[in-house]
Amino acid sequence: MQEIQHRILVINPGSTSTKIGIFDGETSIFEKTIRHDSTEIGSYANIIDQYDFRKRTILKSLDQEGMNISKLSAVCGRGGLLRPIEGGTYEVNEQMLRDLKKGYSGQHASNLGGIIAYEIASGLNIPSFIVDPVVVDELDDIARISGFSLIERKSIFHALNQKAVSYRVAKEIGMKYEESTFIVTHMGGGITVGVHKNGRVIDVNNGLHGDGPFSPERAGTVPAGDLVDLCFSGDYYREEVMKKLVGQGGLVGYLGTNDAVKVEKMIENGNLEAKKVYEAMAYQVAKEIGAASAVVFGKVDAIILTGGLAYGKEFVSNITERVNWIADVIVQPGENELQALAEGALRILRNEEQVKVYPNRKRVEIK
Ligand SMILES: Nc1ncnc2c1ncn2[C@@H]1O[C@H](COP(=O)(O)OP(=O)(O)O)[C@@H](O)[C@H]1O
Ligand SMILES: CCCC(=O)OP(=O)(O)O
Repeated sequence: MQEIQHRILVINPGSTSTKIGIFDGETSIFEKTIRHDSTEIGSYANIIDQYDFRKRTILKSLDQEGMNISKLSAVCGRGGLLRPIEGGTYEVNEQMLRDLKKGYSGQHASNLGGIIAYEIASGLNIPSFIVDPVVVDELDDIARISGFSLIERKSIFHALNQKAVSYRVAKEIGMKYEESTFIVTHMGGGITVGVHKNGRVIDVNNGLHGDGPFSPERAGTVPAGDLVDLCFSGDYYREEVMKKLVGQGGLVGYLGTNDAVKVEKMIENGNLEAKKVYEAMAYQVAKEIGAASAVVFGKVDAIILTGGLAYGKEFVSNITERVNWIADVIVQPGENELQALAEGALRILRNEEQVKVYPNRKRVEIK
């Protein structure tokens, strides 16, 4: 019997870009990255306010490329800041839409993935899904302890790409993901460093809310006492401080751009401040990888560098020379998220996997 060829539209809203693709089965027939500069994105008060702009941009791009979406089998979006859940493919439902609109665990562009997928899919009477959203939570209990009893550490990271790249690398080096230990560093608009042990992400910095290295648009960990003083100085509203941490932090705060390619041009043109800040970002990433290696007693099969910033040769070499004593560094620039979204939807459409129903709050216990 001939297998049905499913056509899937995939949508990945990131903090600095919107990536879209159309897949026939596993085969990509169209992919596009639409970059958004920080002034364009920064003009919206909330993520949900970007809904019209991002959806219009997606539909316009598809139209310009002559992509007919009337014959789709499903639409799959990158999932956002929902309640903490286990990994997998979830059908978008009412509860999920409410949580995405509200930003149950915070505000991030990926909240729009499920919402836009649902809107496009419901117009075509087909299902919409999300896969491995940024709230996938497999943390060891010890990693949840922050040191401040009122605040628990949370798992918010590039789950989709970290997992997809880990499977790919494991295969390439002749190991099984479920039997390997990787430190995976995704470096996009946000930066997350995950400790993957036997197929679970047992520790990772919260890439959104002030934890870990600074990034193109985020502050990462900042001195807590000074931050409290700033919050109570009377000089800033809550939203202003949040924006300075997420969206207008990191490279944007120091250099006015979230675009590392522009920063590299500034450095080429002799801008010493840009050089110092860019090197400091690499320094902080390396430091986080060092800390992550201590979680697994230094027994690491490979360190993986991925995401858009991994295209930056000098940046990657600054990190590598500080951490390659821990394990081999494998560089996988860009991300595999569009493919991973398509494959997540295909497994459901082909009945190879059971679709998950949100909310499914089971935490994965690690023995
Ligand atoms: N060739 C490159 N060299 C250096 N940095 C790059 C390159 N391509 C993209 N980047 C940077 O990667 C970052 C975006 O990474 P990406 O993974 O696409 O992020 P997101 O998905 O969060 O939008 C931006 O700062 C961008 O300038
Ligand atoms: C919220 C964690 C994931 C993240 O930071 O994604 P982007 O780099 O796409 O903003």
